[in-house]
Amino acid sequence: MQWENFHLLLQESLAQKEGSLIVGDIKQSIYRWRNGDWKILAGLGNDPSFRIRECSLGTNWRSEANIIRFNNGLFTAACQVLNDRYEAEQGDPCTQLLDAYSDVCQQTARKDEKGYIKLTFLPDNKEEPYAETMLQQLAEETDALIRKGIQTKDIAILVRKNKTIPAIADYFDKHTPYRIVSDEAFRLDASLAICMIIGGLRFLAMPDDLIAQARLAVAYQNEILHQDISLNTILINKVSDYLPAGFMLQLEELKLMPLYELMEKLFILFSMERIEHQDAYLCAFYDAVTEYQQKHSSELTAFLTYWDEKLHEKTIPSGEIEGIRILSIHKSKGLEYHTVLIPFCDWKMENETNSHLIWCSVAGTGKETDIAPFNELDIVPVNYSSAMANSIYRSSYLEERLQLWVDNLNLLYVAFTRACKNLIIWGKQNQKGTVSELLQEALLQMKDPPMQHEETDSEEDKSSAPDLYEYGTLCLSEPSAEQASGNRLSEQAEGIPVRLESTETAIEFQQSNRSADFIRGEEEEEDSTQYIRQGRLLHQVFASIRQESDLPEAISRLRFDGILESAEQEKQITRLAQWAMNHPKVKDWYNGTWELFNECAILFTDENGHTQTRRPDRVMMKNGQVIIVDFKFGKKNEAYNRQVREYMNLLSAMGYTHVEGFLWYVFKNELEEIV
Ligand SMILES: Nc1ncnc2c1ncn2[C@@H]1O[C@H](COP(=O)(O)OP(=O)(O)OP(=O)(O)O)[C@@H](O)[C@H]1O
Repeated sequence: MQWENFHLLLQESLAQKEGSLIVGDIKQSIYRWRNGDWKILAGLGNDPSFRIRECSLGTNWRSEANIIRFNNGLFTAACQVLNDRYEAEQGDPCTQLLDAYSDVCQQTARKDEKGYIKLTFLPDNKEEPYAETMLQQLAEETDALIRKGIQTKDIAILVRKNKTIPAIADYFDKHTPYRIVSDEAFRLDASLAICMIIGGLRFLAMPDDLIAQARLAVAYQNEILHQDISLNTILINKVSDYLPAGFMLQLEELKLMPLYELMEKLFILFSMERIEHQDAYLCAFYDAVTEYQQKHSSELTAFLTYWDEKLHEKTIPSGEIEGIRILSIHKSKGLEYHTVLIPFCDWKMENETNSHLIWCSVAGTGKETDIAPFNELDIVPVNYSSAMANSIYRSSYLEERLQLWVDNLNLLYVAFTRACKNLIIWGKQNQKGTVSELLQEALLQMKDPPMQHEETDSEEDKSSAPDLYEYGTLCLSEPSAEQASGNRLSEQAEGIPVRLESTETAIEFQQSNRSADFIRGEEEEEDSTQYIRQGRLLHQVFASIRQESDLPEAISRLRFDGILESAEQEKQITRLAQWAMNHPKVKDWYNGTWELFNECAILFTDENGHTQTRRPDRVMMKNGQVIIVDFKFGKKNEAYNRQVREYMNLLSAMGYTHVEGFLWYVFKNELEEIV
């Protein structure tokens, strides 16, 4: 369907007289299991709606001449082997395959004949169990390569299945000093610090889960305090005795913290900075937590579910980590490595899984198989097996088999063309129906390059294919550009390890001053909260404006500060304010002719010698006359009169002679002059 959509776009582009460039390589089509279909690219030339000019890039700039020559020879021969099998069975050559690999031979851009290839086919018997020998040889070969002068970062191990990676990584861990680096191996749940943070969260979210708590305590005791205390000991005693005291004392506060800050706090409380090599994991983890928080709340159980279901298996980019890379052939597509090692190059050409269903149909084909009762069903799922060859679905079987052959030949092609300098492969001896067998047969048929192989001694061995092939000489790692030239401009960028640190910062709720003042409110005793809210809002408005024309700005500031809740409220407050300012005296105060001391504090010392502050709502001055106004939004109260009287006395004491005081009961729009 994707192609159908794309097809239309291409047609449209051609109709507009625009050229289009399609790039692809049929030989590298390895995603049929994800519905990739190489036949689309192969059939482009026959599509009447396009005017296609095909162009093959014949020069390989990646690999050394020996590797190119080897791959040219090997894949031409492998193609021939498969074609021979096909032809022997069906009488005709397999044009699909031959066409797909018609451009397999590439030219080299280099003059010197460099590059190294080695293929080994290992036995599988009691004395030399295949998997064990494979791991041993892989480790020995790697060790030899490094000793000879190939850097670990130049080596990549390619595998057919991701599930092989842990076994190889484990073997290297136990038997070699070298580190295996793989995206698959670097999951977040491989990090002790992250697992402990999650353990801490579980403790807070599920206080009854004793086992989880004990696990956290074991990790803390063993990995951070380096105390040899077992899970049993902790479970028999009190778990809390084995956890940091700071953590146990602050459980209640911790439960209230936002997720991110809580994690950082746990990191500090458990002294996790003492665990090494956690930084790359922690950075990726904290990033993922930040992303999570953008869409979700800080609620702990929901986050723990997200961790258990998804986040724990997220991998960190291993690019920055020094070591021998290991990755699947599928992931290696498009990449290149100095030295490529391919162990377990023995996967089946067909029947890789036992439940390989293919959907077959004979109905409506018009062929001789289009017969009852088989054509009564539109489509039938059939388990792929060679038995299908003798059934009504023979043609579906043959088609699928060819596809499987092409898939596996393509996988080999992708893997073998990743190598720049050295290519080292291990397969299984005499293993029918596998790519090992295909390789052995192709090597025997290969005319060029002349592969050196081990001569076999015993009579029995002479009848079978050689087990070791070699060609060319090993290429060593090149000195880095910096050493080679001393030119600063050609220096390779170098990664600098960054250590992640958590510093404790007090969590603050930042509120605008005006919003805080507003929430603090007046000591009104009104029973209607709505009434109080409007009163406070109006108080803010009148206290902040100098003249009537400032009103729109004051309202918009309230909106900006988050004080106004809705457009409706905004309208209401504006209307109320305009109405209140319509009082003739008030109109005069807000006409802009008065000098204003808005909410200025008056400082004075009381009879006990203590400094006191008073803050009238509005103090205005004009021509030596001073007017004090306090806005009130509740019922009349004698106390208010005393309050304004006090302000007036204070101002008189400051030397003002004409001082007037007013209480403005806004909701009644009534002014009370204080005498
Ligand atoms: N014209 C050129 N001169 C020098 N080096 C080149 C040139 N073209 C490509 N290279 C180098 O050759 C290598 C392979 O190139 P690139 O990855 O583009 O090939 P590709 O066709 O995509 O390979 P594949 O499909 O097999 O992954 C790269 O290291 C690239 O820098």
